[in-house]
Amino acid sequence: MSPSPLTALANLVSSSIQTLEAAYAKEGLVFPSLDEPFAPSPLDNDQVLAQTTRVLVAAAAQIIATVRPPMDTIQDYAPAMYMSATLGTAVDINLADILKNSGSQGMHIRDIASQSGTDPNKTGRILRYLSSRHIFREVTPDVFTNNRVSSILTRAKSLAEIKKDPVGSFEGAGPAAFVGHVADEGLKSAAYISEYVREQPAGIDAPFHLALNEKGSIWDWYDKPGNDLRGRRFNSAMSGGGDMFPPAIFTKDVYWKHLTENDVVVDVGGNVGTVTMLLVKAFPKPRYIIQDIAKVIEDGKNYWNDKFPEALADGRVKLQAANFFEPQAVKGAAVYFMRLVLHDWNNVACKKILTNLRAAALPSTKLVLFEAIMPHACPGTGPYAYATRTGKEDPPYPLLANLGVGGGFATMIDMQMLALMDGQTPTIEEWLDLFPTAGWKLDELHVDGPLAGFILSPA
Ligand SMILES: C[S@@+](CC[C@H](N)C(=O)[O-])C[C@H]1O[C@@H](n2cnc3c(N)ncnc32)[C@H](O)[C@@H]1O
Repeated sequence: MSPSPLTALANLVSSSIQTLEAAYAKEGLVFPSLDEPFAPSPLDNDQVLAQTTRVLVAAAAQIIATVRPPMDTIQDYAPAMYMSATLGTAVDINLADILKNSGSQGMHIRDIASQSGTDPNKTGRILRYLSSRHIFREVTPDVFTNNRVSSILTRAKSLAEIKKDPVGSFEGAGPAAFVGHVADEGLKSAAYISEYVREQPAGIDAPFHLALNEKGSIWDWYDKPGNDLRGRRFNSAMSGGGDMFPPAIFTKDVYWKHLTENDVVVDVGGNVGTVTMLLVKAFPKPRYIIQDIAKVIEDGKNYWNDKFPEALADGRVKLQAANFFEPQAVKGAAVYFMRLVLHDWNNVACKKILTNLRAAALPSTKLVLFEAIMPHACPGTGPYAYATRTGKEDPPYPLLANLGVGGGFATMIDMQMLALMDGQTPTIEEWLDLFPTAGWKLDELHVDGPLAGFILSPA
């Protein structure tokens, strides 16, 4: 007799934990404690263990959804904005940085609040809300410290440097920058999704425009006086988010190995050029041009001067201000590539971006896209059904085909894109419909964990 769904889920939890603990034991390690600050482990980038972890998380979440009274689940999810709001506050008032050296004995809310310039009662309640959800730890009453999760919100700079230069404080601090971005413009825009979806107001591009009473794109908004911190925070979130993808996704030979000294690769909407930096190191032969809007390109120059100045100095890498809604200035590149650019835009805008690249392309040009494919929550169909899997095989019974919250990156980003710019993470069917409308045909599709690599050529 096959086990009940709950027993099957419990078995998945149990066997996944055994796999994880055995893998750590094999390396002479114990599985990291939630109570200790995060420390990098040689197993962090192990893709097989990452999939085991996703299955474990999916099974644990499905057990909770199954056993918890439905109203308790609604009461957990409907006020989920308090999670964003408290996390955002924690970053805004530097709680993880204040607690960085507080050790296992922690720090009293009086002392925390005196360093953050806030009220101890409110600061303590925010910390308790988060500690109750395993972000920070309440060691003794009103005494808190960082745990494995909250510790990744500490910034690369000291508390004194953060206070002196808040605008530059997110550099090298991807997780804090991501929280700041989501809990600020993301949270405000999310509050208007319902109105946007219900009323489809004419002349309004996205919930963001209703929330912030803006007309231009979010990029124009970042460019406005007073939004320096938000713009730079977004760039840090992007490069930090990018760092979370295994570099091997982008440096596969199939995309770049054939390129020579005569070839040009254009990183379109490349932000500061995080992906290009990986590529120059792995494939030094071609020349690379990173394009983005002018202000981001200025940040990009600092980024390269800081991390890899030789590549700018010897001309292997150029940074160029460019608008992808205007004709592409670099004609006939060997490769135009974009990572997580099209998901910012609706179909009409995507078609325009792709059409501009098509107009600049030679017959030999390739277009490489690194984007997520939205997996259905049920098994896919058709020749590309495999592309929507989160692992090499369909998830085990009785998990959702997209692993639910275990594979929740795609659905989370999709909602963030809807809220901020009416963008979307298309399903495989939607991607395949889009390409021919702009004169591109799909040659190859490589699915690597959270992102897929599309190789296209002129149709
Ligand atoms: C989601 S980010 C992706 C950045 C980069 N590809 C990466 O993966 O790190 C989208 C980028 O598009 C840029 N962008 C937005 N509008 C643009 C435009 N009209 N022309 C060129 N770049 C633009 C933004 O500044 C931002 O850096």
